[in-house]
Amino acid sequence: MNKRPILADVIAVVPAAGVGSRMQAACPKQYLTIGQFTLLEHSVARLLAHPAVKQVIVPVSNDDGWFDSLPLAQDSRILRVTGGDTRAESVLAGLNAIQHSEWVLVHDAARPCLHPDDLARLLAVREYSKVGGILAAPVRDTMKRAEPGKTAIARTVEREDLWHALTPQFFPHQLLTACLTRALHEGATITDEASALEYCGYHPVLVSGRSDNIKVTRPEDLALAAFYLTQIQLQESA
Ligand SMILES: Nc1ccn([C@@H]2O[C@H](COP(=O)(O)OP(=O)(O)OP(=O)(O)O)[C@@H](O)[C@H]2O)c(=O)n1
Ligand SMILES: C[C@](O)(CO)[C@H](O)COP(=O)(O)O
Repeated sequence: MNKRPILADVIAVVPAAGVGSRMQAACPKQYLTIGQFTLLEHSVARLLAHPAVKQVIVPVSNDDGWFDSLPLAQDSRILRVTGGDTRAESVLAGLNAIQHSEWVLVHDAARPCLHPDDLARLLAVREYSKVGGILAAPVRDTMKRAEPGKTAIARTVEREDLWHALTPQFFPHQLLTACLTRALHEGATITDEASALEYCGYHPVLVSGRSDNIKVTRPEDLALAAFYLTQIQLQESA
């Protein structure tokens, strides 16, 4: 009988060095709370709930005044590093702090509603892909391209095969580090980890994920994230 391979441990990078300007809050949005915990704590806890995730690297801004007051700052599994001016630079700072991990997860601190089933299906990518993949949700609305710089419709974008990229995103550590380093060095526009691999000619796997895995970005998102997270936690405790 073929025994399932024992899958090696995974290290996660949770970029949390942003200012959350679109949130218009008194603090960076990753430190806004749902219940008793910050978005960052929720997002990290969702990852550490999986037995394969052994450590979480958290890039925060150099002048971050919130992280050290959180209980997770005392957790031996969590390592704070200094992030960069862009999300990609913060992720690269996290990757460079990883000593030994064949595969790495990258997950936004602002996505607290990650479902365990989605995480498990994403982690399974390494059983059939050497490139890695991302959680993504198929587009459900009609998509419009605006006239450049105007709020007027230029055309409808074909939504067949169009997906929303989510996080976590899951890649071989060395491959992601090399692609991100090259893309940044060559001035490519990188808004998620997959775009660095695409820039280098790779085609990461799309793993269909839940649409309630939202990124808290604008003020109205926080209440929605609180609702979704409560639903997931009720389901887990049932
Ligand atoms: N220089 C940066 C910018 C963003 N992030 C992180 O990347 C994630 C997704 O980015 P986004 O939602 O754009 O967060 P902000 O950049 O903080 O938001 P805004 O664009 O509204 O300022 C967040 O967890 C954010 O903290 C980061 O680590 N380093
Ligand atoms: C990584 C990401 O969440 C995938 O959709 C998204 O690209 C982050 O974009 P942001 O502008 O940095 O929030």
